[in-house]
Amino acid sequence: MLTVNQVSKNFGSFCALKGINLEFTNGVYGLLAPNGAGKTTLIKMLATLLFPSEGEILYKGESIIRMDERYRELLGYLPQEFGYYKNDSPKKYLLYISALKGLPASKAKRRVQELLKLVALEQVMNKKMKKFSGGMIQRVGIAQAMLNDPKILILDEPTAGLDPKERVRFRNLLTELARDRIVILSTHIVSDVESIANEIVMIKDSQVLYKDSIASICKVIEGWVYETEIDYDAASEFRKHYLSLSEKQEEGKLKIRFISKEAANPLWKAVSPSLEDVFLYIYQDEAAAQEVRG
Ligand SMILES: Nc1ncnc2c1ncn2[C@@H]1O[C@H](COP(=O)(O)OP(=O)(O)OP(=O)(O)O)[C@@H](O)[C@H]1O
Repeated sequence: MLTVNQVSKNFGSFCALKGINLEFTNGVYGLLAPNGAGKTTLIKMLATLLFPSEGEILYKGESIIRMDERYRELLGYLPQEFGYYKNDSPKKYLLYISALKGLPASKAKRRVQELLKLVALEQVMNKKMKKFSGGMIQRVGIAQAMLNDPKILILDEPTAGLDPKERVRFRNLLTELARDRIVILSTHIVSDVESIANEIVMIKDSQVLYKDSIASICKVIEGWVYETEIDYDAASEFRKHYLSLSEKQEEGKLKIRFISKEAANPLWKAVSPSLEDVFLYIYQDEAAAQEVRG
């Protein structure tokens, strides 16, 4: 078990994270928050690339900083952007990283072959990576993070730049990997974690707002989400009263999904909340602030 115990991180006088408490066991965890909320800061602390200003992170009860090398042997990490030589093939690159990690040559060869199969890059293992799509590169990234068969796999915004098909393939791969390890991935894209995460961690105002299953998180706004059709002319007035979650043009009308805490109007249809709805509700102020900033 990986435990984050009362962790805070300050950059000078700026507090990026405050009093974070989390526990991770095997499974997929989605660290979900808008950009700038502190996901990367938390992930870098979990990867021992940054140190907490206060508190500690423990693996099976032992400080990961004190474990040092022993912890890094358990850890696989894919940073937001990982460095590779475009002219290398995935096989050459993975063998090179294996050597850096100190894997004996014969073991490295076997492991690289296994991983290329796992991430479905066997067919192109000797091709130069400069011809690869974003999804193929990310799979090389996962493979390098998996070289030491880590017990903890941490991925920072791993789906940036993937097309929808690549996202599906990626999600399936993570589910497979999480059967016997902790997989933590950060994202600001709800659909990346909606179908695979056992638990979602949401950060707001430098603190953990939720760490729960999707079903439980959705309960936060249960009974408040509706859909209805309105005239276009009425839309701006409507938005002043209710939080619009999504809007779609349908036969000359505007089909709007929204949140209302008031008694329901008979023309409204109550719908079950989705994680996306909760995300929009929780971070509505941030979205507005971002719009203002442009
Ligand atoms: N080295 C640093 N010095 C000062 N401030 C920092 C530093 N690193 C991060 N921050 C600030 O801490 C906050 C959290 O940053 P962080 O990168 O963790 O956010 P994030 O949620 O991962 O967003 P993104 O996905 O854009 O990286 C931001 O306000 C950022 O400006």
